[in-house]
Amino acid sequence: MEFFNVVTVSDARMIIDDNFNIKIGYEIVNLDECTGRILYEDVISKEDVPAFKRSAVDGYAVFSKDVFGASESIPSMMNLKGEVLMGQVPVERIEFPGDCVYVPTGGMLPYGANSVVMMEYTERLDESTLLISNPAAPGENIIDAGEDIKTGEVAIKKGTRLRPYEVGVLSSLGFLNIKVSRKPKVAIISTGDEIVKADGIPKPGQVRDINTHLLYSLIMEDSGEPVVYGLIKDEFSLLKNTVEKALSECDAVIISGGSSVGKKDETVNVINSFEGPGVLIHGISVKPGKPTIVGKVRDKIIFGLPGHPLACAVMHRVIVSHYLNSLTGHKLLEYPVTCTFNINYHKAKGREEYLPVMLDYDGDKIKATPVFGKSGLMTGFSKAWGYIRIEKNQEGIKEGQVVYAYKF
Ligand SMILES: Nc1nc2c(c(=O)[nH]1)N[C@H]1C(S)=C(S)[C@@H](COP(=O)(O)OP(=O)(O)OC[C@H]3O[C@@H](n4cnc5c(N)ncnc54)[C@H](O)[C@@H]3O)O[C@H]1N2
Ligand code: MOO
Repeated sequence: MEFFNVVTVSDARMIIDDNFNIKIGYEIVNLDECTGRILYEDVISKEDVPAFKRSAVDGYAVFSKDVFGASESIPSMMNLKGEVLMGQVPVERIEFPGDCVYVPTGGMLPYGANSVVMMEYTERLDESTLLISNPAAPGENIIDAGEDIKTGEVAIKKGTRLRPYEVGVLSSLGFLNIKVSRKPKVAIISTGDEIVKADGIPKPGQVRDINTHLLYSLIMEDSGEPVVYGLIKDEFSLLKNTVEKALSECDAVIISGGSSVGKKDETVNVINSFEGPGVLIHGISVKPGKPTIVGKVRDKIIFGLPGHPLACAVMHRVIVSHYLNSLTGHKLLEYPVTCTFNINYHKAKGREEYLPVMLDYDGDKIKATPVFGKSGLMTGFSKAWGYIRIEKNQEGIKEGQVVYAYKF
């Protein structure tokens, strides 16, 4: 008996893309607050970085021809004209054959110099005489103006999730107020008569609430703002009132639990009780997470995720994150690790599977071993490095087969 009219993961994503076309807008945040946020527009440099030609080492600025062929046995004898001071335009110039000027790391290159010889290859004879025992090719030990970023260059692309390294680039360009996508507000509603708060003591038959906290962190990872609506009993009117409130306050709503077809599974009924198209998807051909629901009420999206924590987490990644990324414009870049599968694994045809794996070195190769556990069990997940995706019609994986592991 088949309860759901299942669609594939890619169909589900297409249905979401076709039915929702809401952009989240932007806000300006201070540079020190923007880590993890999604850049709303390209950052274009208004200047060259660095702005001036500077030395990459502590040493002596020279005209390279003057030290051509210099060696320990036949050093070049140079005329030391003075020194460059940090943060100042050099007073001395390289004008005559054999001129050199001391320049510290990061100091501006004096006029006429085209390379810098490191301190280690020099010997000071007196106030104005220096021996250089190593040649320096033109451009050696010099950082050119604009070598890092040129005026007009796109320094960071829109849709980038900002990391500390992008923050460094933004500060080098003098941008202190950053235009980032607004954080989508995502409601978390946990359902289930048997669920007690995570700090509660479960009685026989009860379980602690995992999904509220799991979803909270997943939404944070998606640069969203989680809003918790608490634990709701499996009762139509309670759930409907909570969804009503969440719809008026948030950009998207997640209901955890009650996605299946049990007597107390009210999610579908509640979604269909509002005006609007209601349930768009009930059932995705994926393991774990098959009973997943996607609905539309008043132009807003409602997800009904399976109560099993593993299924809830996987479907958040596969479906909810897809939507949140399109809201924020986040261009997700994933670089899977190529591994060798460690066992023979059988899978039934018809459902795409997301299989949690541990990774380990096997000589110079990386082997992937599945972390088995029913989707109601959580710890397997935390032991996994990531997951591999097994295609819908694939019947399994053979030991030694190459697979691609994606990080959780
Ligand atoms: N007759 C069928 N039964 C089920 C099917 C099916 O196709 N036909 N699918 C199974 C699959 S697959 C999944 S996944 C689950 C999904 O069930 P629900 O979304 O309705 O979830 P619940 O029944 O409410 O809960 C399932 C399980 O998870 C525990 N749970 C729920 N919420 C939390 C929470 N916040 N923290 C921790 N644990 C939670 C709950 O206690 C249950 O043990 O349906 C199968 N059944
Ligand atoms: O989709 Mo269920 O999560 O396979 O257990």
